[in-house]
Amino acid sequence: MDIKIKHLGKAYGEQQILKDFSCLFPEGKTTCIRGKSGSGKTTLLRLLLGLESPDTGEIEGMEGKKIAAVFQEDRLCENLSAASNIRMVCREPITDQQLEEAYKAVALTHIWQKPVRELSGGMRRRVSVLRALLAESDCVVMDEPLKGLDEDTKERTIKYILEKTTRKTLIFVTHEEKEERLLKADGIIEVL
Ligand SMILES: Nc1ncnc2c1ncn2[C@@H]1O[C@H](COP(=O)(O)OP(=O)(O)OP(=O)(O)O)[C@@H](O)[C@H]1O
Repeated sequence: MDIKIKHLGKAYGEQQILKDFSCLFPEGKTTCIRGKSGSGKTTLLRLLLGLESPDTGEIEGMEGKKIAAVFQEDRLCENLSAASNIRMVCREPITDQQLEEAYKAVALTHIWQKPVRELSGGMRRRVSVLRALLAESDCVVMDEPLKGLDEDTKERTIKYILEKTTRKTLIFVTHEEKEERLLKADGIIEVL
Protein backbone atom coordinates (compact mmCIF):
# COMPACT_ATOMS: atom_id res chain seq x y z
CA MET A 1 0.00 0.00 0.00
CA ASP A 2 1.26 3.46 -0.89
CA ILE A 3 1.90 5.90 1.95
CA LYS A 4 -0.19 9.05 1.55
CA ILE A 5 0.53 12.28 3.38
CA LYS A 6 -2.53 14.48 3.25
CA HIS A 7 -2.59 18.18 4.07
CA LEU A 8 -0.19 17.84 6.98
CA GLY A 9 0.39 20.77 9.28
CA LYS A 10 2.94 20.91 12.10
CA ALA A 11 4.08 23.85 14.21
CA TYR A 12 6.47 24.08 17.15
CA GLY A 13 5.18 27.01 19.18
CA GLU A 14 4.92 29.98 16.84
CA GLN A 15 7.07 28.30 14.19
CA GLN A 16 5.05 26.70 11.41
CA ILE A 17 7.21 23.88 10.01
CA LEU A 18 4.86 22.09 7.61
CA LYS A 19 1.76 23.71 6.17
CA ASP A 20 -0.86 21.88 4.10
CA PHE A 21 1.86 19.43 3.02
CA SER A 22 0.81 16.52 0.83
CA CYS A 23 2.86 13.84 -0.91
CA LEU A 24 2.91 10.18 -1.85
CA PHE A 25 5.46 7.45 -1.18
CA PRO A 26 4.62 4.67 -3.66
CA GLU A 27 4.91 1.12 -2.35
CA GLY A 28 8.10 -0.66 -3.34
CA LYS A 29 9.70 2.49 -4.77
CA THR A 30 12.55 4.76 -3.72
CA THR A 31 11.66 8.33 -2.84
CA CYS A 32 14.24 10.93 -1.86
CA ILE A 33 13.36 13.91 0.29
CA ARG A 34 15.35 17.08 -0.16
CA GLY A 35 15.08 20.60 1.21
CA LYS A 36 17.24 23.18 2.88
CA SER A 37 18.47 22.77 6.42
CA GLY A 38 15.68 23.37 8.92
CA SER A 39 12.89 23.05 6.32
CA GLY A 40 11.23 20.15 8.15
CA LYS A 41 12.52 16.93 6.57
CA THR A 42 13.25 15.20 9.88
CA THR A 43 9.95 16.49 11.25
CA LEU A 44 8.18 14.87 8.29
CA LEU A 45 9.92 11.54 9.02
CA ARG A 46 9.08 11.77 12.72
CA LEU A 47 5.41 12.34 11.82
CA LEU A 48 5.56 9.39 9.42
CA LEU A 49 7.02 7.15 12.14
CA GLY A 50 4.42 8.28 14.67
CA LEU A 51 7.03 9.91 16.91
CA GLU A 52 5.16 13.23 16.59
CA SER A 53 1.48 13.98 16.02
CA PRO A 54 0.41 16.32 13.24
CA ASP A 55 -1.64 19.40 14.14
CA THR A 56 -3.72 18.92 11.01
CA GLY A 57 -3.97 16.43 8.18
CA GLU A 58 -3.43 12.69 8.12
CA ILE A 59 -1.10 9.91 7.08
CA GLU A 60 -2.47 6.83 5.36
CA GLY A 61 -0.81 3.51 4.60
CA MET A 62 1.40 3.04 7.66
CA GLU A 63 -0.93 0.62 9.45
CA GLY A 64 0.64 -2.81 9.89
CA LYS A 65 3.83 -1.87 8.07
CA LYS A 66 7.15 -3.02 9.48
CA ILE A 67 9.46 -0.03 9.43
CA ALA A 68 13.24 0.08 9.82
CA ALA A 69 14.86 3.46 10.34
CA VAL A 70 18.22 5.20 10.36
CA PHE A 71 18.03 8.48 12.26
CA GLN A 72 20.51 11.35 11.99
CA GLU A 73 22.03 10.08 15.22
CA ASP A 74 23.29 6.49 15.17
CA ARG A 75 21.17 5.35 18.15
CA LEU A 76 23.36 2.29 18.73
CA CYS A 77 23.88 0.46 22.02
CA GLU A 78 27.29 1.88 22.83
CA ASN A 79 28.71 -0.98 24.87
CA LEU A 80 27.72 -3.72 22.46
CA SER A 81 29.55 -4.88 19.35
CA ALA A 82 28.30 -4.15 15.83
CA ALA A 83 27.19 -7.78 15.56
CA SER A 84 25.12 -7.57 18.77
CA ASN A 85 23.58 -4.26 17.70
CA ILE A 86 22.52 -5.81 14.40
CA ARG A 87 21.43 -9.19 15.77
CA MET A 88 19.17 -7.69 18.41
CA VAL A 89 16.80 -6.33 15.75
CA CYS A 90 16.76 -9.42 13.53
CA ARG A 91 13.93 -11.84 14.12
CA GLU A 92 15.60 -14.59 12.08
CA PRO A 93 19.04 -15.74 13.26
CA ILE A 94 21.82 -14.17 11.27
CA THR A 95 25.01 -16.15 10.67
CA ASP A 96 28.58 -14.90 11.06
CA GLN A 97 29.01 -15.40 7.33
CA GLN A 98 25.99 -13.22 6.52
CA LEU A 99 27.36 -10.54 8.81
CA GLU A 100 30.81 -10.76 7.21
CA GLU A 101 29.22 -10.32 3.77
CA ALA A 102 27.28 -7.29 4.98
CA TYR A 103 30.41 -5.71 6.53
CA LYS A 104 32.34 -6.33 3.35
CA ALA A 105 29.61 -4.79 1.17
CA VAL A 106 29.89 -1.47 3.02
CA ALA A 107 33.68 -1.62 3.46
CA LEU A 108 33.52 -2.19 7.23
CA THR A 109 36.69 -3.96 8.23
CA HIS A 110 38.56 -4.58 11.46
CA ILE A 111 35.60 -3.91 13.68
CA TRP A 112 35.95 -7.32 15.33
CA GLN A 113 34.15 -7.53 18.65
CA LYS A 114 34.84 -3.95 19.66
CA PRO A 115 32.03 -2.09 21.41
CA VAL A 116 30.61 0.40 18.89
CA ARG A 117 31.68 3.33 21.10
CA GLU A 118 35.23 2.54 19.98
CA LEU A 119 34.40 2.79 16.26
CA SER A 120 34.86 5.88 14.09
CA GLY A 121 31.87 8.07 13.20
CA GLY A 122 31.71 6.69 9.66
CA MET A 123 31.91 3.11 10.90
CA ARG A 124 29.08 3.71 13.34
CA ARG A 125 26.96 5.22 10.56
CA ARG A 126 27.43 2.09 8.50
CA VAL A 127 26.56 -0.16 11.46
CA SER A 128 23.27 1.72 11.86
CA VAL A 129 22.64 1.40 8.11
CA LEU A 130 23.29 -2.36 8.25
CA ARG A 131 21.04 -2.72 11.27
CA ALA A 132 18.16 -1.12 9.34
CA LEU A 133 18.84 -3.16 6.22
CA LEU A 134 19.11 -6.55 7.94
CA ALA A 135 16.01 -6.12 10.13
CA GLU A 136 12.78 -7.50 8.71
CA SER A 137 10.82 -4.62 7.17
CA ASP A 138 8.48 -3.48 4.39
CA CYS A 139 9.64 0.11 4.51
CA VAL A 140 13.06 1.62 5.24
CA VAL A 141 13.33 5.25 6.30
CA MET A 142 16.76 6.90 6.31
CA ASP A 143 17.67 10.44 7.41
CA GLU A 144 20.98 11.48 5.80
CA PRO A 145 22.51 8.05 6.48
CA LEU A 146 25.69 8.64 4.50
CA LYS A 147 26.68 11.98 5.99
CA GLY A 148 30.42 12.14 6.55
CA LEU A 149 31.38 9.10 4.45
CA ASP A 150 33.97 9.38 1.68
CA GLU A 151 32.72 9.11 -1.91
CA ASP A 152 33.88 5.55 -2.53
CA THR A 153 32.33 4.25 0.71
CA LYS A 154 29.12 6.15 -0.08
CA GLU A 155 28.89 4.48 -3.47
CA ARG A 156 29.44 1.01 -2.03
CA THR A 157 26.93 1.61 0.74
CA ILE A 158 24.30 2.89 -1.72
CA LYS A 159 24.83 -0.20 -3.86
CA TYR A 160 24.15 -2.38 -0.82
CA ILE A 161 21.13 -0.28 0.21
CA LEU A 162 19.66 -0.82 -3.26
CA GLU A 163 20.38 -4.54 -3.11
CA LYS A 164 18.66 -4.92 0.26
CA THR A 165 15.63 -2.72 -0.47
CA THR A 166 14.44 -4.28 -3.73
CA ARG A 167 10.63 -4.31 -3.57
CA LYS A 168 10.67 -2.34 -0.31
CA THR A 169 9.52 1.24 0.10
CA LEU A 170 12.64 3.33 0.66
CA ILE A 171 12.35 6.89 1.96
CA PHE A 172 15.71 8.62 1.96
CA VAL A 173 16.57 12.16 3.08
CA THR A 174 19.64 13.63 1.42
CA HIS A 175 21.15 16.98 0.47
CA GLU A 176 23.23 15.37 -2.27
CA GLU A 177 22.05 15.15 -5.88
CA LYS A 178 24.67 12.49 -6.48
CA GLU A 179 23.09 10.26 -3.84
CA GLU A 180 19.66 10.73 -5.48
CA ARG A 181 21.19 9.70 -8.80
CA LEU A 182 23.03 6.67 -7.43
CA LEU A 183 19.88 5.56 -5.63
CA LYS A 184 18.00 5.77 -8.96
CA ALA A 185 15.22 7.50 -7.04
CA ASP A 186 11.77 6.96 -8.53
CA GLY A 187 10.59 10.23 -7.01
CA ILE A 188 11.96 13.32 -5.30
CA ILE A 189 9.98 15.31 -2.78
CA GLU A 190 11.01 18.81 -1.87
CA VAL A 191 10.24 20.16 1.59
CA LEU A 192 10.20 23.96 1.36
N1 LIG B 1 11.10 19.19 19.16
C1 LIG B 1 11.21 20.40 18.60
N2 LIG B 1 10.84 21.51 19.28
C2 LIG B 1 10.92 22.73 18.72
N3 LIG B 1 11.36 22.98 17.47
C3 LIG B 1 11.74 21.91 16.75
C4 LIG B 1 11.67 20.58 17.27
N4 LIG B 1 12.11 19.73 16.30
C5 LIG B 1 12.43 20.50 15.24
N5 LIG B 1 12.20 21.80 15.50
C6 LIG B 1 12.41 22.91 14.57
O1 LIG B 1 11.74 22.60 13.37
C7 LIG B 1 12.49 23.06 12.23
C8 LIG B 1 12.66 21.90 11.27
O2 LIG B 1 13.56 20.95 11.86
P1 LIG B 1 13.92 19.59 11.12
O3 LIG B 1 14.87 18.87 11.98
O4 LIG B 1 12.67 18.90 10.71
O5 LIG B 1 14.65 20.16 9.80
P2 LIG B 1 15.46 19.41 8.66
O6 LIG B 1 14.90 19.84 7.34
O7 LIG B 1 15.49 17.95 8.91
O8 LIG B 1 16.92 20.04 8.84
P3 LIG B 1 18.41 19.45 8.57
O9 LIG B 1 18.55 19.33 7.07
O10 LIG B 1 19.29 20.51 9.14
O11 LIG B 1 18.51 18.14 9.28
C9 LIG B 1 13.79 23.64 12.79
O12 LIG B 1 13.66 25.04 12.83
C10 LIG B 1 13.88 23.07 14.18
O13 LIG B 1 14.53 23.95 15.06
